[in-house]
This record gives sequence, C-alpha cells and structure tokens, in this order.
Amino acid sequence: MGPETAPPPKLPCIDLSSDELIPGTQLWDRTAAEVLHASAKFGFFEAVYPAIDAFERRVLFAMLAELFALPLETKWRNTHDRPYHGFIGRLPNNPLYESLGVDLADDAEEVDRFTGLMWPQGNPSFSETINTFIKKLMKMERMVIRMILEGLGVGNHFESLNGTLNPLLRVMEYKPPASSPDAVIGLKPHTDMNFITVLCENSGGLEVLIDDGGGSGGAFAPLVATMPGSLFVFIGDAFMAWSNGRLRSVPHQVVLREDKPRLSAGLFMVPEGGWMIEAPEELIGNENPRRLYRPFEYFDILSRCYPNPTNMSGQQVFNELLRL
Ligand SMILES: O=C(O)CCC(=O)C(=O)O
Ligand SMILES: [Fe+2]
Repeated sequence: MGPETAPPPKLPCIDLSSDELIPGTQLWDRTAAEVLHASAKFGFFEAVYPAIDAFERRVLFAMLAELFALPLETKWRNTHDRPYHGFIGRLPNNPLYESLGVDLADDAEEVDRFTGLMWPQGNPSFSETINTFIKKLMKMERMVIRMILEGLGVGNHFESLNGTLNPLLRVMEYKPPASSPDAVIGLKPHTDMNFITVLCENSGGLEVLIDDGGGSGGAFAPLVATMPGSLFVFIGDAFMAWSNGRLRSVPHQVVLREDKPRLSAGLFMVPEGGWMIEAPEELIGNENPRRLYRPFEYFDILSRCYPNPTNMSGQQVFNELLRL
C-alpha cells in the first residue's frame, strides 16, 4: 500500500453572528473557548459575522474600486511617517499590488481627512461607508480580543490593552495577472506584525501555512470562506509575544487566480507608539515557565525591518530580535 494522504485539515470557522453573545453567558464562554483554541493552534480563523451584509460589501467594494481607479498622483497623497501606514504600490517586485492606509480609523475626522485627500471635491458616501464598516469591524475585533484574554485568564487586562491598540484600516487592490494562466503571488508569505487583523475580501486568494506536524514545515492551503459573509481573523506577532507564546501568528499569502481585480479591506489593530509591550506576569509560569520575548516598542521593531532586506516574515524578525 502506498503512503496514505492525510485529509486536508479542517480549518477553524467560528460563528460570531449571534446577538446573544454576551459576556457571562454559556454561549459566550463556549465561543470564547473556540476563539482561544483557534488562535493558539492555528493563529487564524474564519469568523461568521453577517453584521456586514452582502449589500454593504457590494457598496464597499464598489467604492474601493473607485478609489484605486484614481490617478497614481492622487493616491501618493496618502503619506505617513510610519512604515506600512500610507500608500504602497507599483513596487518593482510586486507590481500587481497597491494599498492605502487610514490610521486611527475609528475617528471620523481621520476618515474625512483621507476622503478629502482622495476627492478634494468631497465624497461623503465614501466616508460614511468606511465609518460604518470600521465600527462593525472594531466591535467584532474587540469582542475577539476580550474572549482571548478571558480564555487566557487575563481578562483583567482587557481595558488597558484595548486602550493601547489603534485601528489602522488598510485597503488593497491586486490587479489581475496580465497573461499568465498560472496562479501568481499577489502578496508574498508573511505574518502580520501588529496585534490582530480582521480581513474582508471580495474574492478568494488568501492562503495560510498549515503545519501538519510532519516535519516538513507545512504547506499553504487556500482559505475558502465556508459562509458568504465571513471575515478572516489573524493573530499578529505582537499578540504572540504579549501572550508569551500562548498564541501564534501564521504565515499567509495572497495568490491571484482570477481575471478581475481582487479587493480587500483589513482592520489592523496596532500597538500605540511608545508603549513597551511585555507579557503580563500571569502568563509566565505553567505552560511557559519563563518570559519568551524581551519587552519591545512596536514601531522600533517595525522600523528595524522596513524595508525588509532579508525577506524574513514578521515572525522571523520577532524571533531574531526579541526571543530570549
Ligand atoms: O489582501 C488580503 O486579503 C491579505 C492582506 C494581508 O495579508 C496583509 O495586508 O497583511
Ligand atoms: Fe497579512
């Protein structure tokens, strides 16, 4: 008999749709346990969250298509003194990818400022759509962080942690590959370095590294949404370090297979500048008897690996610079 092929692993999918998901209820505790398990074992999960419905998605992606159709000079106005916060595009090694950022995206004034840069004549429906989208994603992201912290037994840190995370909205467009019939990499493998990310996409293409423990380091598997209204949640390297390694971040990539542009919008929760991030004392002991990462300031680490000449993933950078 030939070697058996393992069935593809079942990727975690968690239902966050119920209005009855209220802290202290059984439903909450059960869901929180699933969220923690997926975040610790896989570093990501599919979240069923129909609060952003099919109509809103269509409107959002139609507006993003309009945004990316603006002249390049206009998009270049989206500058920022922090890496990965402003316009990125037309990179020689990644010509199909463009992305724009709105920092502190839960502040309607910041969204208006961005809209004004892109459309000096005004575009109130863009601001409105983005504001609604952000509000809903933030609500979900907060709930997930709270569930994880409670699951780790450090729910008492929720308010202070939450207060030091800032929402960065990044919207992305991947042009379809010109002629190649093969799949083309739209975004190379990386881990997210921030705390936690929620992604919303208009079509497939995301792939995650699944390590089956066979010693080969694993293989990329397509992340196919099992429900039409799903979002994807990714644990970032900073959360991995803060949790003293209880959570993991997962390498992921974008592969382009379709002949239409791929659009996505992600809300990246980013640690505030100046905050020295370190695992709380409660997470040192038992499973992880010692501190695994030295305390760090997020933008210090980010700037040390941008531009990243070695092509290391965030996870490798963290392990090289911070692992004790
Ligand atoms: O476009 C996507 O769906 C993924 C983007 C991503 O992984 C990132 O920006 O970190
Ligand atoms: Fe990512």
